[in-house]
Amino acid sequence: MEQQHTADPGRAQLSGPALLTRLRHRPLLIIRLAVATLGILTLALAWPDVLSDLESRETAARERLRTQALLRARAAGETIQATIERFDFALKITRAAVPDGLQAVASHSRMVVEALPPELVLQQFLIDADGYLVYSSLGPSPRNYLGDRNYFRSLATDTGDILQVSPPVLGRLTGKWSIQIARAIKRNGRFDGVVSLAVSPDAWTQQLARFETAPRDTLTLVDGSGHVLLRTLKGREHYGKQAPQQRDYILHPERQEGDYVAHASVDGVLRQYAWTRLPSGLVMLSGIALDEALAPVHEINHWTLLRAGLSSALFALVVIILLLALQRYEKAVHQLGVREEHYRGVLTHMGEGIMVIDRHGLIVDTNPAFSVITGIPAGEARGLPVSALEPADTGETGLAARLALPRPGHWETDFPGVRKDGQGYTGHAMVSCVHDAHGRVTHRIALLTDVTEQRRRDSEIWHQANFDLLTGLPNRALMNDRIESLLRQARRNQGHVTVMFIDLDHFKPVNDLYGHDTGDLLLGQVGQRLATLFRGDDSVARLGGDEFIVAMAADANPEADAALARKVLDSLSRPFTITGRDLRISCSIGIAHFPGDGDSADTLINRADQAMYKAKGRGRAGWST
Ligand SMILES: Nc1nc2c(ncn2[C@@H]2O[C@H](COP(=O)(O)OP(=O)(O)OP(=O)(O)O)[C@@H](O)[C@H]2O)c(=O)[nH]1
Repeated sequence: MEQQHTADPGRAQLSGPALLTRLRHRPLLIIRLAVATLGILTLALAWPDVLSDLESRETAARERLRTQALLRARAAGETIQATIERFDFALKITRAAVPDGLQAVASHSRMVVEALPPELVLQQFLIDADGYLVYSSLGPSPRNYLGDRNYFRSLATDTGDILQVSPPVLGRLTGKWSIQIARAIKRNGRFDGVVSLAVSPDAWTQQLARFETAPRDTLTLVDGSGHVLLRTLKGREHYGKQAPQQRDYILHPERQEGDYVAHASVDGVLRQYAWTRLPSGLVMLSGIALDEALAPVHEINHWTLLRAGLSSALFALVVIILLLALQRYEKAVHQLGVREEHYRGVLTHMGEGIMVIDRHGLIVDTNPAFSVITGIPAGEARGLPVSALEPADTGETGLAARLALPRPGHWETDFPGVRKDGQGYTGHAMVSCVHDAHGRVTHRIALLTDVTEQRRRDSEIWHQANFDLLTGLPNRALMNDRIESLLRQARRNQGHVTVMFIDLDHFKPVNDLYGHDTGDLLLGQVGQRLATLFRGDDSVARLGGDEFIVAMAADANPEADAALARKVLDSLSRPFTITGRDLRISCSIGIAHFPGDGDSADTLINRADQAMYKAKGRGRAGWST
């Protein structure tokens, strides 16, 4: 069953648009720009998220620290307040005994002091309205003047009944730091002295030590003006000192709690502070050193940043490698494009036509020279069978028939071509096979040339080399070939070959009497007459001058020789009409045979020549062997 095939359209076309040349310009540049832009955009979009994560992590941590500082301030404040209330209770007990005299005061004082933690309370004492010390739980003491103390002055001028807790002072006699917790004594509503407890700030600070804090966190008790009463970290260095900046708890006495972040003026440490105001009017400050507290968060952020940085660097590296690879690819495409242009130029401008044929014998691609040779435009050629290039009756000598044979490798042939306009030409095709990876022939490429003129010239040269111009008969060279061919055949068939050497008699006088042109015409007519005298298989040649040779496969016997000679003698003895004049001539014939007289063309011709001379010697117009 005849199968219908169509040419494969997927192949690159010899005459089609230059794909690589077009590819090497815009698209690759756009891809590179897109990759670079995408890379930058990705980083630009990712980094704000990373930074926002870092920030929100730190913000959350700071918020936790703020809450932690506030809770700690509240808890510490409650502890301190509870102790102050115990101190106040002790003061009130002792003060109640004042109207009963110093004996009663001493008795009450001993009782209440013993009830208080001994490490906390340094002494309980009484100051009279003039500011002189009148009683001390430590025992008899010199008449010491304490009326210049701030707490004394403050209580002396106060009309109410307030609990005075003063910042630590260094004792004049004891040389110890003490906090005075005092109340005024009133008699008939008038100021009548002060009852006070001297408390060790160092010991009191120990109450704060139980709140677990980091080494540089602080718990500080200040009065409403910011003077330091207690401090967990190097408290002694700060006793009585006032906060250098105006804090909220100083500026806004109506506020109960608050927080702020500040560098501590004393040690320069940045802390998250929270404060709470105690019922006694004191303020408990809790400070958390930010660098320590935020260290874990900073570490997490540091690693996050490092990871993001490394990822970005890796990503950038990949993008750069991709861009470099694209650049190299672009360069390669550019070079291929240049090469493509070069080869396309070669294919376009080469004189030989190119025809790519698929395995079904259909033309799938051609170059411009193909169209010049065949007259078939490239668009029409695609899909045509190769037989369309030849006349319909070409048969087995045609290119299509030869391509149909399974012939591997490289081969070439002439073929009879016909152009689109019907004009014939001689084509030459050099055919090569294209194989796939499995060695199967997928296509064949034929290089086509129009060899019409070349073959005509070859034929002319061959004719000139092998034929006699004057008579049109084969010359000696061709005759030699033909005799050799007859000899080969005779050797195969045990046959015979007869060679006749014919020389005109007295030809010279023809030239001399009638001229050389007449002699030429006579030689021409002799040749024609000899050519028609013999069969197509026999060969007649002119050796030169007035000498002719006839060679044929024939029996070697005297009767046959005589018959042949007679045929020639009779034929040439008839008059030749040349330029209106009848000329008569005779000839002498020498005959040689294969195998009897020789087994080569030269030997047989020489032997026939010798025989011809024998005939001349016998008086001419005869023959001899
Ligand atoms: N017109 C013409 N004459 C030629 C040509 N070639 C040779 N001849 C002449 O042919 C003659 C041949 O002479 P010969 O064969 O030697 O002598 P002949 O006169 O034929 O005498 P015999 O052969 O002895 O019978 C010479 O005079 C040549 O000059 C040719 O091409 N044209």
